[in-house]
Amino acid sequence: MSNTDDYSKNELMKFIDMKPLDIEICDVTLRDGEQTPGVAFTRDEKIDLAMELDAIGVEVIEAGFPVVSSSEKEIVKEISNLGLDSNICCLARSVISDVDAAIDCDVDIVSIFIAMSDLHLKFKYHKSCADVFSCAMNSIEHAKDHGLKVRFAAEDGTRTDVETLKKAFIAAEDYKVDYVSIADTIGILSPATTHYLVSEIDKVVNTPICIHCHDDLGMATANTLVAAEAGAKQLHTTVNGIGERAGNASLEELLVALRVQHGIERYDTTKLTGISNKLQEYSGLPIAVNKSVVGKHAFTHESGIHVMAILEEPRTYELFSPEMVGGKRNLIVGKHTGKKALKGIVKNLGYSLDHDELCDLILKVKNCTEVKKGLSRERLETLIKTVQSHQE
Ligand SMILES: CC(=O)SCCNC(=O)CCNC(=O)[C@H](O)C(C)(C)COP(=O)(O)OP(=O)(O)OC[C@H]1O[C@@H](n2cnc3c(N)ncnc32)[C@H](O)[C@@H]1OP(=O)(O)O
Ligand SMILES: O=C(O)CCC(=O)C(=O)O
Repeated sequence: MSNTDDYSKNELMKFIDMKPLDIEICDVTLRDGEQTPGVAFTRDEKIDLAMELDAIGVEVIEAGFPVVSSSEKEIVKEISNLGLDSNICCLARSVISDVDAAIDCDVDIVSIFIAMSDLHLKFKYHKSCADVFSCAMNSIEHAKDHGLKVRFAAEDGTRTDVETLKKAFIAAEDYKVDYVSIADTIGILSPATTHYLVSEIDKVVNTPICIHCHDDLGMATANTLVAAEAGAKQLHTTVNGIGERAGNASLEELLVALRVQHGIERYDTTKLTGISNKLQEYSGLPIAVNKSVVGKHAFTHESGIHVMAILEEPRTYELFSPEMVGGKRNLIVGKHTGKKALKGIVKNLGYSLDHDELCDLILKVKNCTEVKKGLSRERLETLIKTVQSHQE
């Protein structure tokens, strides 16, 4: 675990009137994450990711959608029986046979979903809202009769009439559902509308609320955090934010945001870079260098003014330390390097240059990085030796 000096807390939070968050994470990498076009994890990869998520301290792992295939069903069952601390969940349509598959898998929680938006009723189910709702309630009743915890998930919930959504969740409470889920299936929410919707649902239900955000507008993590601030309990994430289309709220971003904004330190964030690397390998999907938290550039610095300050105190230009997320700092030399930064970097490499040598070196660095991208450590060392021999 990292220590608490590893990051700057957002001190502005003290001006915001808010109760401490009561949240849990449900990571859906193995289900919605695997719905990323072209992605299919092997059994070993799924088990490894489940164990990593458990080690991070994620409370719920959505292990899959058993009716997708017989091997999917076997893997969900195997994950359920690994003896992890995390509760294991799986997805089911509002269909009795899907719930039976979940029961066979020994999961703790089944997420039974149905869409009640006009678009989905008209163009997907060709049924009335009352009809699909009754399928959902039958399935919920069946799951509860078999001792499962149930999440009732409103697919396309953010394009569903708010009064319909409220009524459905209130009615579901009569069936003793354990969670109600607002799914932003097509990623239409903004922080303001997330706050509104979660608050409205929170006014009428006593059941814990889940939020499942997609990233079509690049706001999935922000919306998930706002949902928690508005009263949502279960926050859905995926590693590296993978998932349908633009993906889901990212686990690494959310866990670090919960720490920086709300002081929630119980998750082992030091494992985030490791799980991100594994996910890239298993999914075949490399992340962008500037990806928050786990991207190659998350702790890479070139600008002279930044590097000179970082050499003295990294928190000047880093919100949190690389160690906190299992990453590494990288100070590079390039077009934007200044003398103070260069002096520090050269010293870190074990060389000592006098003032003239340093001035000579900075000129050479600027000359050869004007149109090139950065300078390798080997090339820098060659230049250092050149300026040293010139001075001799
Ligand atoms: C927002 C989400 O992420 S939803 C989850 C999306 N994930 C997936 O689709 C996982 C991959 N899917 C699959 O492997 C397959 O589509 C399966 C196994 C789920 C179903 O396969 P099939 O039996 O061949 O059905 P098919 O895909 O053709 O059609 C889906 C059927 O499920 C119905 N359905 C869809 N969602 C629901 C629901 N929540 N509750 C009840 N029925 C539903 C559809 O209306 C359709 O019914 P129909 O056959 O009567 O028209
Ligand atoms: O709300 C949920 O638990 C899942 C729904 C989902 O995957 C979606 O609508 O994108």
